[in-house]
Amino acid sequence: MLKLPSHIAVLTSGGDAPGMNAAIRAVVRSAVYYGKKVSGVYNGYEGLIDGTFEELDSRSVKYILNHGGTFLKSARSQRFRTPEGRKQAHENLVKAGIDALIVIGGDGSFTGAKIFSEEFDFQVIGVPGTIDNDLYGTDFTIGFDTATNTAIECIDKIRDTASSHDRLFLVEVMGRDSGFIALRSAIAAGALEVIMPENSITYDQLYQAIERAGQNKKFSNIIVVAEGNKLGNIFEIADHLKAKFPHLDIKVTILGHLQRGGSPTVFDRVLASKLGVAAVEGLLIGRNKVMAGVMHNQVIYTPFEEAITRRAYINPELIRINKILTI
Ligand SMILES: Nc1ncnc2c1ncn2[C@@H]1O[C@H](COP(=O)(O)OP(=O)(O)O)[C@@H](O)[C@H]1O
Ligand SMILES: O=P(O)(O)OC[C@H]1O[C@](O)(COP(=O)(O)O)[C@@H](O)[C@@H]1O
Ligand SMILES: [Mg+2]
Repeated sequence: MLKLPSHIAVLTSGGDAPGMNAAIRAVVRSAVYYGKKVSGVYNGYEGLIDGTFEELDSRSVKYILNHGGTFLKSARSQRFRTPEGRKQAHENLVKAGIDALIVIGGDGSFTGAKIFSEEFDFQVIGVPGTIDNDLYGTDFTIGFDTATNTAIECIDKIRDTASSHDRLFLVEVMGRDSGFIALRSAIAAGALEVIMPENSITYDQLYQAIERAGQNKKFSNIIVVAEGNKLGNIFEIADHLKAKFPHLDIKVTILGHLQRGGSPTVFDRVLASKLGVAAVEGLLIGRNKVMAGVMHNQVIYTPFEEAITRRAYINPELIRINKILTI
């Protein structure tokens, strides 16, 4: 006989992402709507181990929908990687009368959630919150749209100075293992090239692109570089290009953590609202060890195992479009 939860805990884990607050709000409000108790856990898995829980009601989450970051704070927890840390976390949850957990985070957080759920037969559902968009089982992760909009705002500004001085800018965007932010930003900013983990672009190809731009009288150029690309560090790439094209004025800008901040876009607020409700409703129909996601505008639940191990593929159509438009 399926035992449904009566007291749900929610936490945010891994890199923060704009829209996480909107997701927490949706979890809290829908739990209250369905007559369940709900607690917030501070500092991700660290807070599970330290027992920093606080019972929340629908008013506890007022005025947070439009704020970036996460009011529950986030952490990367080494202790949760150990059996002792997870045992302590489980004891604290049981002591507080909590019988289900919603984890808002990325692939690492869901790996931890899966292990924990299996070890203690504890009901857990995940909500994809990461700017990287690198999870299988959802077309978009919470925070990705805001991060790419922020990146674009910055690249547009860089374009102004690039065009005033006929410069070539290399702009590094986030994405430790994936190029979703890079490719989308490149298309939206009209970048000459994109260097990301998913394309094995060579220096020869880069040289050709720059030479072609010169022949086509394109004097200001942007190359978007994903942090986790395979060609190398952005400064090394710049050095190669400077050696090959000594007459070009080449500059480097690293956008960094500003991509993780700011008020979430409408898209992220709506996505977070949908997925927060879907996570609670999933728990109430007995779903476990799954991530709530949206594919083709439909809410779906994907086993953690698949969400973590299957790769979220970059749409090759976007790569093709970018090639055509940078002529
Ligand atoms: N193999 C694992 N076992 C237990 N916990 C893990 C494991 N992998 C990740 N975690 C937990 O999830 C946290 C967040 O993972 P991380 O990869 O940093 O971020 P994200 O969830 O955004 O991908 C880690 O700090 C750790 O506490
Ligand atoms: O904030 P930190 O710890 O420097 O982490 C930076 C990393 O976090 C991210 O922004 C998001 O990664 P996760 O969602 O996996 O945490 C990566 O793109 C970036 O490499
Ligand atoms: Mg991750």
